[in-house]
Amino acid sequence: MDLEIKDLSFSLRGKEILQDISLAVKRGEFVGIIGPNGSGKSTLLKHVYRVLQPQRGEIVLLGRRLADMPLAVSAQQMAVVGQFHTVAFDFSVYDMVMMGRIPQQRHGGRITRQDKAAVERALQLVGMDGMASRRFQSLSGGEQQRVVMARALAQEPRFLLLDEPTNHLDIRYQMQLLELAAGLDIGVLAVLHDLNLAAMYCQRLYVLKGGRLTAAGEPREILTPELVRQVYGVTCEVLRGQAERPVIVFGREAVVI
Ligand SMILES: Nc1ncnc2c1ncn2[C@@H]1O[C@H](COP(=O)(O)OP(=O)(O)OP(=O)(O)O)[C@@H](O)[C@H]1O
Repeated sequence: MDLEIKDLSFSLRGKEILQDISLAVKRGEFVGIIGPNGSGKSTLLKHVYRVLQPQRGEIVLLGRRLADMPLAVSAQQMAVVGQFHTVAFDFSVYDMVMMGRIPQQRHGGRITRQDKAAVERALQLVGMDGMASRRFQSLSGGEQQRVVMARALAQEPRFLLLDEPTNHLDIRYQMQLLELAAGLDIGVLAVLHDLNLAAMYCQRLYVLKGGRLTAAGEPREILTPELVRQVYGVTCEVLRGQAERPVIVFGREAVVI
């Protein structure tokens, strides 16, 4: 198992934000977390990338309790692609992606041939190799997002966390990024808003509502009109697409008042 979250609970000022969450990602598996705004998805991921500490429960990454793992070790093993990319200095694209190598560097911070090869490969994978010398801040939102993905890939992590990674991307790059993530031979846990993309790429989904898990399983098993209505308060039809994957179709009258 690459990641196990066991009975995780977290509250802030008396408000329960996560309650008894248990979740697992197997080796090489692409697992999605879906749920409405404010349901606790980012708070859950923040526990995995160690911005927050569990108040109850525990997290095991690659066989080791996260709480016992030095930060330098988890930083080496896990990469994170978040929603917001504020950088204090206007680095070049190449330098931004090279930062992904920092956790792996052992030669007093000296850049090796291996580091350069990892950066070039990652830039190529996200289709940004032609823009390596551009300033990060001069890029469009979608280009920035692809650079941040390249930085995560350059890190050559053993586990990848994605928090709404397709936010700024057009449909081609949304699919390219998810295809890339799904094709990695490592565990990937992704928060996704687009239910159809989640159904297309994730092997399993966990559904959060009000800080609790309301469903978990393969997309074809759990993505039903009843679940979508209960969790999001909208009606839909669920058709079957390629390989029997569910395809969710909304109408304008979908919102349940
Ligand atoms: N620092 C904080 N102080 C108070 N409330 C917080 C804090 N952080 C998160 N919350 C609340 O916890 C709940 C879960 O937030 P979280 O960001 O995890 O939701 P989310 O499912 O990722 O939402 P979204 O889809 O809108 O990104 C929300 O109600 C949010 O307002």
